[in-house]
Amino acid sequence: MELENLNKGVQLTFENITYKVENKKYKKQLKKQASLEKKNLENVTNPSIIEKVEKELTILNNVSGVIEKGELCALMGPSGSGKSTLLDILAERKSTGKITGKLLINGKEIGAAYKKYCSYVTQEDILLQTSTVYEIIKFYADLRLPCASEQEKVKRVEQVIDEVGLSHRRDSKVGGVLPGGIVIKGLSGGEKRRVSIGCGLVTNPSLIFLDEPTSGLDSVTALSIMKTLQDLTKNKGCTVVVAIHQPRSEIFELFNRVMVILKGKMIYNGNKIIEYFDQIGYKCPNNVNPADFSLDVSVEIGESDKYEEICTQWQHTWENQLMNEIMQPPVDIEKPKATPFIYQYFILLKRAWMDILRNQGNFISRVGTAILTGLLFGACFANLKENNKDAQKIVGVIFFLITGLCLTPYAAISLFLSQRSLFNAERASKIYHSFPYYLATVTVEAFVVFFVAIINAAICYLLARLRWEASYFFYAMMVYYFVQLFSDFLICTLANITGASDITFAYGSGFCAIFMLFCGFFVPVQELPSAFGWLHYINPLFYSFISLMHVQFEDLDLACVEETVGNITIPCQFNNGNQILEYYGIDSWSRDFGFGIVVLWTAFFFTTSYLALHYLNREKR
Ligand SMILES: Nc1ncnc2c1ncn2[C@@H]1O[C@H](COP(=O)(O)OP(=O)(O)OP(=O)(O)O)[C@@H](O)[C@H]1O
Repeated sequence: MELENLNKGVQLTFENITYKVENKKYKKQLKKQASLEKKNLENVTNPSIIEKVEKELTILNNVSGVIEKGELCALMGPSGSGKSTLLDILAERKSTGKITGKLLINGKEIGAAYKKYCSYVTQEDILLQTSTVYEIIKFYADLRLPCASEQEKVKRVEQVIDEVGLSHRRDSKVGGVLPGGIVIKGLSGGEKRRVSIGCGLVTNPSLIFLDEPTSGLDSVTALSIMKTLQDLTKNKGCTVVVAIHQPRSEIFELFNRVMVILKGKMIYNGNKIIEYFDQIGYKCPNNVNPADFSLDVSVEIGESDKYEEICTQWQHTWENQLMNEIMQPPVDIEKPKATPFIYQYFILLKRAWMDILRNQGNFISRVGTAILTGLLFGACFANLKENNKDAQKIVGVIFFLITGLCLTPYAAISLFLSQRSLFNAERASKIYHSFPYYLATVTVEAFVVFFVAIINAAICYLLARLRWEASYFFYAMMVYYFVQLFSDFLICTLANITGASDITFAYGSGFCAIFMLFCGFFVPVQELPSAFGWLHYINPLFYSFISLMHVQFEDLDLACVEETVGNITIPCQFNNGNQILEYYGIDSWSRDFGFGIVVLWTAFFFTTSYLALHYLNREKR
């Protein structure tokens, strides 16, 4: 089996890693200079304005080091020194900025095959709350082991659960507060950490990178997690690199190697840090935690004049001695295989179904509201007759139904947003592409929306006795479904762009108010003010209104019920449905055209929602 052969234990060398990012201040400075130029001010000619700010920020500067196979290595340094950045680069997760330098496995650059050897565990445990330990690790196995059989995957998952010490919690849900507000009792902080580590172990990697694996954990749990990592190095020959801030002495002793990074430069990489600091003039007092001492010394060096000198000295040591020691047998350089999109889609769909079935709060509240509002609308407009007297009420039913359906998707904002961090973390791990993920979530959402829209509209349609023929009923249901669907995709687009529920709500309600105002119900389209009247042409609700009005009134004979007020008899305003369509200025359109435009709007918002998810929604690192 490929899994068993993969982890042979490897040596990792990184040479002259430099990481630069665009300096936002520089752009601001450029703009400032341009505006000064426009104003023709004197100091335009003064280049110092622009020279003060560097074009790029150097986050890592010529960082080199080696980690031997089977070592547990601590990456230390004060806050902001560049630990997470280096770890991201070593795990090939950085997608922004300019990276130069080399990553070598057993002394050789192996290109795309590098990914096959390593895995990364994030600082936060971003896990699906409704899934069990087994399901989460199996999900990773399904997506990360394209060549393994089902039996092999199951076997590997069980092995991993055992390795991270979670056999007794195999079928426990992760737990937490779900978007609908339901609380599931689940795993402890330490157990969640172990699940995250387990996800990283599924491929049996040779190199494991962990960003602050003990942060937020009590000291006993932290030590136990670190011992699990140490077991991986001892029993399986994994090379484990851990960015860690201030470990307690028992944890510090577990490390075979320590790397210290300071202001983006390496100042030490080896297994005799206390001796090294002693050599350069910093003596460790007795009874002091060596980790605390190392960190304190690093901060002191960073603030002293000796910083550059110590960095240069370390660079020389590296170049003269350590580089020559690197030698290991070459490794397999076959590229990692990816799972096909369609397979990713089905795995993600299965998970999304399970999530919705286990978090029924949102689904039940949406369906419940649909039933209630359907009954209320139906009760208010019960048993309408096809006559001129009830015609206005029928138009009212159509308007209230489409606006009601347009507003229902607001209930899903928290659901859309709650899944973002999980999606971002999983996408950063490159276990799937955003498109199958999007299709899978949209499939489940379209199913929920179908229930909500049809239940709501059908109850109301039947109680109000709108046009009483099966073909009209089903056509109307189809339009109502698409009304809810386009609105759902619109809200999803806004949520993916803004990333915040309050802003999504603010923009969404603004759109909805405009849609309602310009849909042709309150003010017939021919009477809209000329300056804004064109808005109805780009209003999907207007086309829904047209289509449903045609379904209801086209070629419909209306009975004439004359009303009398005092002695005056009011003549019938409408004798047939076409006159109503004419009154609203929509007689020249057709139901199919209106519906066609609604479908196009749905497709448009479906696309914008995906593009926003793919391009605007990224892990901020
Ligand atoms: N894309 C970026 N744009 C601008 N600055 C960045 C970028 N990435 C990292 N930095 C800066 O580089 C420095 C190093 O960041 P990094 O997160 O690697 O530090 P760290 O040592 O992991 O810190 P901590 O221990 O607090 O997590 C920080 O000052 C950070 O603000």
